[in-house]
Amino acid sequence: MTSLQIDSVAVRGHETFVLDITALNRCLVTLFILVAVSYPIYFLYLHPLRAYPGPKLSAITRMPYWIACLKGDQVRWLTKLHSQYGPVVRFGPVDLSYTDARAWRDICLVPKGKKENAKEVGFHAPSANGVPNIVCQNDVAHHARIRRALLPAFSQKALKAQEPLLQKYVDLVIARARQATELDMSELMNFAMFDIMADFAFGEPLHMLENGEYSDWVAKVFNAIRILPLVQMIEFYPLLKKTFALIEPKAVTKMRHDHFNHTVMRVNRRLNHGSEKQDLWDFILESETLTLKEMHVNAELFMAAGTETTASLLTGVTHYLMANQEKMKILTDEVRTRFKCRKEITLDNVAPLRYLNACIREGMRVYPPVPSGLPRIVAEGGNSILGKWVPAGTRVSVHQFSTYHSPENFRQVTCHLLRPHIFVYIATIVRTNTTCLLRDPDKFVPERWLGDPAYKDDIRDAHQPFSAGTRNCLGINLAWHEMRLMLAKLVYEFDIESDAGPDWLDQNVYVIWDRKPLICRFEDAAPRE
Ligand code: HEM
Repeated sequence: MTSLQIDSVAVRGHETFVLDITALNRCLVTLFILVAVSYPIYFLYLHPLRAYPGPKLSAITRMPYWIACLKGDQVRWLTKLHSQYGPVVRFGPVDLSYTDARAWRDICLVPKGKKENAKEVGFHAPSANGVPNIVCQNDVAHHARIRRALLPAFSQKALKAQEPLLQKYVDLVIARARQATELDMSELMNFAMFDIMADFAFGEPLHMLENGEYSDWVAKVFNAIRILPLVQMIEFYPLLKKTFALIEPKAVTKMRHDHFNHTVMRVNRRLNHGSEKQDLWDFILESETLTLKEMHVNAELFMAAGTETTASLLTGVTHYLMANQEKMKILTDEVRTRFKCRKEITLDNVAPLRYLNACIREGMRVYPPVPSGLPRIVAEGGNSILGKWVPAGTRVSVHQFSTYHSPENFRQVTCHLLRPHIFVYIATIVRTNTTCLLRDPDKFVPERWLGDPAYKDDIRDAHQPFSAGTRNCLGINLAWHEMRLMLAKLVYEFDIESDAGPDWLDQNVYVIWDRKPLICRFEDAAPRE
């Protein structure tokens, strides 16, 4: 025998054992090969999700997904997979992504007698004080308690009292736009939405619109967005998380804590000193059900959830309106005909403007502020999604961008009219050299929300930009007020133009859009009689 033999002798009774290293090595190698071969075989051919379509590599490992996320490519990658594999895609060993409207109900609503599909907490950045914010609170009773405490602050009545605050910041935007020949709409909307939320949540403005620059605190948020997928990846693998905790540079830990402490300081200041005007905290304190730590983490959440989302939508919808001047004209006419002077532009008066509402809705379809899917983990016992049983522990989500750009939901062709005459239809397109009969889901068409019969086949329920069920967006009312007021006032005051072409839309997503600058010119609107 050529191998090394160690005569490590153990005496047990009278027996002697000789440890053969070669044999041990062989065992380990065989075990490794067995695991390496059986792992993919199991996930490809035996796993309960084996019948779901998707790339073979993704059925074995989440790596392709992480690579797409780290490159900012997640939305492009999943949209491509959906167009290749259809309305359900297995994009990780235990990950399913949906674009079918019914999936909203099956994933986000709790079927009678069933458990709620829990939030995938690792998808969201962990809180600095270890207490979950409302988004990450997976205990149903605690989530309901927090939601009950926060809801009154976002009721229509409470928000009406915030109208002066909203008007003040929208007017500051108008003033800034009037001063400059050119401005980056993306930045302008960030300034406005962070200023509003800081004033609403802390009673302390950030003065970004006045100063024309990011405050340190907000700059840090935007500087950090590209590392969000990395944070998610670290959270996902417990071993990686432990290792990272050991090697995380002290400066990064400090930065995270400084950022959170900034929120803590502001909340404490508001709680200690009170506020002259009614704000969020009057309602929260009245409920007497939130702990101080919960107040801190949820205040931090408001600054993230209630700012970048509305700023994205307003930037995106402005881009689409500028690129579709005929739609911009309809909107401008609606606003300028309805209002004789700027004082008339109030929350109540903008709410019924049909075309304005349709533009915002369509903006949230073509450029959804939350573009990716928000994963839930299928509850114990499994659940049925689209009529198929999905085992417990599977991560499931509706991928917003793919859903809203799917021709299955937002139809490409009005087939019901044209199918019998398909040749006439093709001939018409060829003869007139036009694609006017095509319904392109990527096109910006506010009319689809206004009962235009050409879009009667749209599956409108597929569009849930604020999510669905008991955990949908708490700030819907506030978001709609902000978006309507800002857009109405901007188009009332200015003719807005930009040289940005369609490639402005080619943006990366790191959980949120990594928006490119959108340089706009704001020309004073012609005086009206
Ligand atoms: C266009 C703007 C907005 C969009 C598209 C949007 C979208 C969403 C979505 C999709 C969720 C579900 C998150 C999940 O399932 O993990 C959510 C939750 C939430 N949003 Fe918004 N949001 C917007 C504006 C706002 C605003 C202005 C606020 C105000 C602070 C806000 C506060 C919240 C809160 C507190 C939750 C958590 C609700 C819960 O878990 O019960 N959002 N939002």
